[in-house]
Amino acid sequence: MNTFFPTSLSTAIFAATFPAAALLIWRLWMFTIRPWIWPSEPKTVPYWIPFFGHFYSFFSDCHQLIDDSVRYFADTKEPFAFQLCGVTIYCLSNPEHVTGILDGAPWTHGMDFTHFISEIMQKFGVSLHDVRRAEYSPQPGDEYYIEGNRVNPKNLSLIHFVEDLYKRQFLEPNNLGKLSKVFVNSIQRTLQFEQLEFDFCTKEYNSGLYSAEQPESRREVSLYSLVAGTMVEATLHALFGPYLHRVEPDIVNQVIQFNAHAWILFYGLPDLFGLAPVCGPRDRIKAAFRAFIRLPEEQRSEQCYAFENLLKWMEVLNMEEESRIGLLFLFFFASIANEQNACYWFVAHMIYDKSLLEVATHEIAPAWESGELDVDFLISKCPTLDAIFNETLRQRTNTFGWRVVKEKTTICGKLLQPGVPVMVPMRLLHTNKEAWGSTVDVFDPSRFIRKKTLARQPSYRPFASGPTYCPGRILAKRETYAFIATLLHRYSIELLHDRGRLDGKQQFPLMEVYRPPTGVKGPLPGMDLHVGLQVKKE
Ligand code: HEM
Repeated sequence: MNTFFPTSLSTAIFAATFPAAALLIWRLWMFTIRPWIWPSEPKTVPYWIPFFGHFYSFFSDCHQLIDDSVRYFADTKEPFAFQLCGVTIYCLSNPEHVTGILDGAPWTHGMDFTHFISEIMQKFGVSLHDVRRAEYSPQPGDEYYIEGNRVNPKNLSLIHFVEDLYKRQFLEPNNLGKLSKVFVNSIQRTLQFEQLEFDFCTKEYNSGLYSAEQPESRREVSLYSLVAGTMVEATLHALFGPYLHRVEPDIVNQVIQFNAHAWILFYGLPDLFGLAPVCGPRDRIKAAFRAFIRLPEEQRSEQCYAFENLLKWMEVLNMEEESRIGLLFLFFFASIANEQNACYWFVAHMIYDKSLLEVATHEIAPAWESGELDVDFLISKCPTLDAIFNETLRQRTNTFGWRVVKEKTTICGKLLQPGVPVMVPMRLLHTNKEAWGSTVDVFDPSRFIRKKTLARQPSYRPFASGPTYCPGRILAKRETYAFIATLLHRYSIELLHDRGRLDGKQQFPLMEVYRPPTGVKGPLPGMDLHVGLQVKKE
């Protein structure tokens, strides 16, 4: 028989076209026919590589993926779906739905946060066995149901006990007051002129410049290193006392490094046999925690109220040591995941805009009248600081909330299936033009002064709300305001001249937005503000 192509060539063409044809048929089925047959399923954003799905685009620029997807579906405001290595994830696209889920609105049918916490616990090192126990609420008659229980009086499951502890530690005035005092003292110690000789803020940060030749009362510093170093140091002192520094002198730097790479752990990427950049700092921090929890209780007398009780209860539950370390780590991580970077942007905006700096300097002056810093004055009588803080959080909290669908839930005609994770992009709220107007992209604190109700409107949820309303919100404000008040009281601050730019003014740093967030992000690597600090005369 005469054949047009030799057999080997036709086999090769078949081998090449078959996969391409199969791929086209699969795409046609997945993204055209299937949505047509089952219109109530959230539509999946089309992708080309089965199983891997949106893996690459999610981990290389997650916000762009969301923006592109919203545009692709013509901004219908319906929830849609991504595919990440075989896992389906729903994503919200309507600001009203984001607010509803954060507020715990009835139509969300209690989207589950606990399930998400259980997964994160494992990623931080809690064994599956202990996670299961942590989810269980002890019943009368159970081994761990203790009448007159002084550590866990409500006999809550460990997960709910921790949530309750957060509230008792960060919201009850007595516990909050003690913690805040240690925190503010630490900030004041670190920001003494002599301390600024420490490497932490005067060495290179992300290839930034640093001039070592300083006159007597002047320092040139990397603003990021100054803020992050001071805030992490203060958090460590307030929560653990002085103990971690004794076993790990580089603990502050390790925490900053961990925070920068925590997304690898958080999103469950492979640790590449310990070579992923999150592994080194994670292991050193865990080693310090291990030494901490092995100390006899009387030698941990300066630890915070929450850790004292958490460690006691985990002891009663007879949890494995690595699980105890993991849970302590997770508690600690919640306290630093947003704070240092939020404070950085707050300070950076102020230093960059001389007029803001002047007003703020003037506004905080009465807080020093007695000679001691009056933090209560700062947080209750400084409307300009409030406006800058609110606007900073509006622009910088572009993190994701995570929930898991508990029971069948319909949103905008789309039926969400139980057990599927839901991504809640908070950026949708804070960049919503309908709520913020045409100047949504401009940093303009005065909008919060012109319209006082803005901070209470549904499109503003920097600390979430409802069941997961951030218990650290008051502390965060106290810490951030205490930092700026101490800095401005002690130093005259100027932006260093940038010889590489025509106008000599440094470029305002861009935010690192490419990797998926675990909290407020810092500046893009290689970007920062470099500032001169001149000690003020008494
Ligand atoms: C400006 C800084 C901060 C911001 C923007 C912030 C934001 C948030 C947000 C949005 C959530 C809720 C997440 C969700 O619903 O999915 C949250 C939860 C939480 N935050 Fe903050 N936070 C900040 C500072 C702090 C501080 C200083 C602490 C502790 C010292 C803290 C402790 C926590 C804890 C423990 C939770 C979990 C609450 C729970 O499990 O229900 N936060 N935070």
